[in-house]
Amino acid sequence: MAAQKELSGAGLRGQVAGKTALSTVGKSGSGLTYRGYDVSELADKCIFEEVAYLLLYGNLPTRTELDGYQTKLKGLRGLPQSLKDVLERIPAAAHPMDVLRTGCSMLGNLETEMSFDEENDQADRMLAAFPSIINYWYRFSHDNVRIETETDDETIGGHFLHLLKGEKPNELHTKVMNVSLILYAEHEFNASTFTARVCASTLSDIHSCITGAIGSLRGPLHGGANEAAMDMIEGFSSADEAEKEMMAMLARKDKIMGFGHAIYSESDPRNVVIKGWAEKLAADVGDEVLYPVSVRCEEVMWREKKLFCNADFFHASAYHFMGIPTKLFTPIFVCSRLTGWAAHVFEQRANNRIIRPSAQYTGEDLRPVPEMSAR
Ligand SMILES: CC(=O)SCCNC(=O)CCNC(=O)[C@H](O)C(C)(C)COP(=O)(O)OP(=O)(O)OC[C@H]1O[C@@H](n2cnc3c(N)ncnc32)[C@H](O)[C@@H]1OP(=O)(O)O
Ligand SMILES: O=C([O-])CC(=O)C(=O)O
Repeated sequence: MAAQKELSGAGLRGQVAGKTALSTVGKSGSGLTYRGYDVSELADKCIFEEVAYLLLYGNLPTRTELDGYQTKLKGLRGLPQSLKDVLERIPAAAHPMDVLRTGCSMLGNLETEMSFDEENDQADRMLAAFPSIINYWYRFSHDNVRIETETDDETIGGHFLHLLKGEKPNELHTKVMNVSLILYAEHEFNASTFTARVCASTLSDIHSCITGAIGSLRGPLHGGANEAAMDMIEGFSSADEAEKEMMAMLARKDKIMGFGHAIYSESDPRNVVIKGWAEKLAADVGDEVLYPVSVRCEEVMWREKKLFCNADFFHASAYHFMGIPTKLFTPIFVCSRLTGWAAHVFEQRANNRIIRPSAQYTGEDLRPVPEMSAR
């Protein structure tokens, strides 16, 4: 069993900031559970919609509940014209995370949450609409087409790839998207979820909570690491070159994206799962560079620094092998984590006290305001 990481110091590390029944992260050093189920088992046996239902409604769905839930989500994929109008005005050079942030906020203007009784319906609407929002903008701004966002794909993962590529994905890609969305769905009090909970604690609306969380996830120290990892590994033309460059980066004390974790001490349980699928996808596309490069990076980081791949590192090659443009990597994370964020918003609302910590003051002692002429 992995040793528990010593959690103290800056960044609120190790401080208990609230209660949750949604997940455990590194409870015994490693491991990740959603409502008591191990994430690896969920990724093996479930589709993402089952996990979304688990997080948002509290239990794994029965067959009837799952059928009903998929039908409901399928019916919510369309976008209002005024949202499409806004998306069409966002330039192609914009970062897709900014597009999603704006898309979520605009949806909040058009379909405002009027009462907390609507929270489940609002979360389901966003779950169904986010893949449509990001792909509508991407295809319009990059391919000059106005896509139809209402597909009959059974899963959100399949729907996402269908919109992006204009054709139904194959079985392997659909499975990997489901696995990926399950792995990314929930992770206790990470930065973006905490953002959502802080916002929820003021009794704000759900679109404000999710818009804020998207902004927090965007950074390269959090969700943005999958894109940063891709930018790095695609610059290496062989495993040996990767090793040489990584050693130079470590000597320069560069931060290497996709490695390390605030809570886990010696492995991230999501890595072994997505790495396995990245290997299968590499074989599927006949890759002989990117996957071996990624494996070498993992070996070097462990050998030199005892730093391990987090969930983001092998997501980079996996997504790349499925033909997903790098800048859409973190938005896919949003389409998944939305479930965790929303479930935390519900939880915060159900037992709320406004989140308002204190600061240690390090500024000047009390002093008089000098006259303008004396400053
Ligand atoms: C889905 C996710 O959000 S997973 C996280 C995605 N983020 C990344 O991959 C970004 C790269 N990783 C990091 O920046 C960090 O490991 C974080 C942000 C994830 C965690 O930060 P912390 O909790 O502060 O890390 P931790 O306390 O373990 O750091 C210990 C030491 O290892 C170093 N370290 C940690 N990660 C890395 C890394 N990826 N590359 C180089 N050095 C690292 C730290 O700089 C620190 O050294 P120092 O004490 O000399 O400053
Ligand atoms: O827990 C964290 O700090 C970051 C993380 O892995 C996640 O949000 O999935």
